[in-house]
Amino acid sequence: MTNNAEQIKTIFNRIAPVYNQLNDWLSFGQHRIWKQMAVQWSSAGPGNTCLDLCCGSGDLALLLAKQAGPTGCVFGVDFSAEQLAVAAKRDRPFLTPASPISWVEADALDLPFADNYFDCATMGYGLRNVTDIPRSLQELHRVLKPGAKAAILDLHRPSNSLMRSFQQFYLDTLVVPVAQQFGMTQEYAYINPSLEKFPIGQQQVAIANKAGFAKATHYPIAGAMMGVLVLVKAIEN
Ligand SMILES: C/C(=C\Cc1cc(O)c2ccccc2c1O)CCC[C@H](C)CCC[C@H](C)CCCC(C)C
Ligand SMILES: C[S@@+](CC[C@H](N)C(=O)[O-])C[C@H]1O[C@@H](n2cnc3c(N)ncnc32)[C@H](O)[C@@H]1O
Repeated sequence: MTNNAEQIKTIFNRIAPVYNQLNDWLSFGQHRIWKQMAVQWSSAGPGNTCLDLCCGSGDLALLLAKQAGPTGCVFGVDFSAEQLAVAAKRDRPFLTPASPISWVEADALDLPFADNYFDCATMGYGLRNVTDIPRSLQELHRVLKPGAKAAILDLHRPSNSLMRSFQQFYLDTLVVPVAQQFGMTQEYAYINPSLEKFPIGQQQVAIANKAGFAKATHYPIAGAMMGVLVLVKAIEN
């Protein structure tokens, strides 16, 4: 693992105890809607074997488990042991039939799964944080079954200058100062530079096509401050 990957792992291990609370506060609960949209775009359905890459504290994996139902199964993968510990402790409603979830500590760049294993996948706010985006998409492509879909949700720099300014203002005057109250200034200040170097939607599409996906479409959401990259693996290799 590179030094950079170790630094990113350290950030997410450190913020694990406050991560869920800050996501709710800093997005006014909106991140739940964006995650629900990603699950819909992944086409997860009953009985599916689902993958949530860079699962963190497990929001998307839990949503996938509801969609896949008791006959499905979900694997949540992350390299942060602290995030996975939060995920594993989360309450699961008794009355909603859902899939079992396996929490797997692993690197998204070197997945411990066989080729053509998953019916669908999600990745929430993970792609911007991996140190090698082309490789992570190649690994994702490898483990998906032919015809399977993946939905990749992430923050995004809007091209519209007004929205760009709003996003910058929001990060500088709300996100970082609130995180500062939790002693997490540096960790949340990292979001801005990570956004700066993140490929824009059409560049993500080009990388995904090169990684082997038959179809790749990028949908801007939340005024293009977020985006969902929807990928389909070809039915025949
Ligand atoms: C759930 C969200 C982000 C997850 C997230 C991703 C990262 O890469 C991090 C890196 C380092 C520390 C923390 C994170 C992290 O939590 C999205 C919501 C939280 C955002 C911090 C809020 C950003 C909101 C948009 C810029 C503007 C939304 C405006 C709307 C009116 C709510
Ligand atoms: C911003 S969090 C997102 C968590 C969760 N998906 C969500 O939407 O709330 C990004 C996660 O990606 C994980 N991550 C980053 N690079 C990774 C890699 N190479 N392999 C596995 N996990 C990685 C981090 O540990 C962190 O938990």
